[in-house]
Amino acid sequence: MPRGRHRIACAQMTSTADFQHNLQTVTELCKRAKAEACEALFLPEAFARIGATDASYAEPLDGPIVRACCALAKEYGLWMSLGGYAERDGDGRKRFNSHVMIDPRSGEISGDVYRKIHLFDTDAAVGVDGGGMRESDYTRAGTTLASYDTTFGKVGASICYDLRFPDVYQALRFEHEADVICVPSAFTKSTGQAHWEVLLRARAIETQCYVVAAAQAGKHGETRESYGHAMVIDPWGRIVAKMDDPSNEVGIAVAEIDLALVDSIRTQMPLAEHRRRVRAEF
Ligand SMILES: O=C(O)CNC(=O)[C@H](CS)NC(=O)CCC(=O)C(=O)O
Repeated sequence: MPRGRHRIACAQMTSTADFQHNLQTVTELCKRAKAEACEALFLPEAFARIGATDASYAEPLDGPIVRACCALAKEYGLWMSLGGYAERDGDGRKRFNSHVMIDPRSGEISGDVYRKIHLFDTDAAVGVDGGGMRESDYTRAGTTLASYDTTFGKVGASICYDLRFPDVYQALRFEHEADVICVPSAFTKSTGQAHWEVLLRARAIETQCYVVAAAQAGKHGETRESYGHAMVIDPWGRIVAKMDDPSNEVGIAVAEIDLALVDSIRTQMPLAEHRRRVRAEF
């Protein structure tokens, strides 16, 4: 695999409950990514549908959402990171929040599905209405990490609230040997303002990976608003692409993934060699 430069597109969109409407947006973003000569398009969490707090719109991996995206990946020649969609669980009572990577060469799912491990349960006043959120009421937590061999390096998966748990990123870097980590999100406006950029940059710096953070932005309906600010960060912690303010714009932030930069930063500062397993002692 060439350790060179690769253009990728990081999406920002305002999904609704209507899959057909969201699919039109995704198609438009594919066109723009292709016009910008990108190899990949990263979509945010809940790109296909947002809003339900039950498992009603969950689908299996061979359902309409993933099938439509496989066709787009093939048509536009783009790796597609499906940031998170409601995947049907066995008995249909709960869903998984699942990340899927699609390989444009086959038009099929690449590698393992990543099912969001950390679920967003909080009483903090995060919604437009000041209500909390209880993702675990309708979502089953995943238990294993996943990473993907792509033409632009090894991509590790995480989703949204996972961003607050650095162990995920340490494992993706040091066990999965990721070069790029995606953090597709639907961050709330209030927590996003406080924490989004600093957490993303910290994860990039401490893993020496590119961090690609596709984001939901703006109002999804009466009660829900997302922070936006989709961005790509390089392994030195620099923001190399970002959606402009006002942050509720739909579009792509285009960045170059320079795998030679990943290698040189890791040579200059060899965290993999210096890392110690630290345990609290009492
Ligand atoms: O599944 C869907 O429909 C969309 N999913 C989400 O919006 C998820 C679970 S409610 N949101 C987050 O994880 C926000 C985390 C966050 O905002 C923080 O960590 O501060």
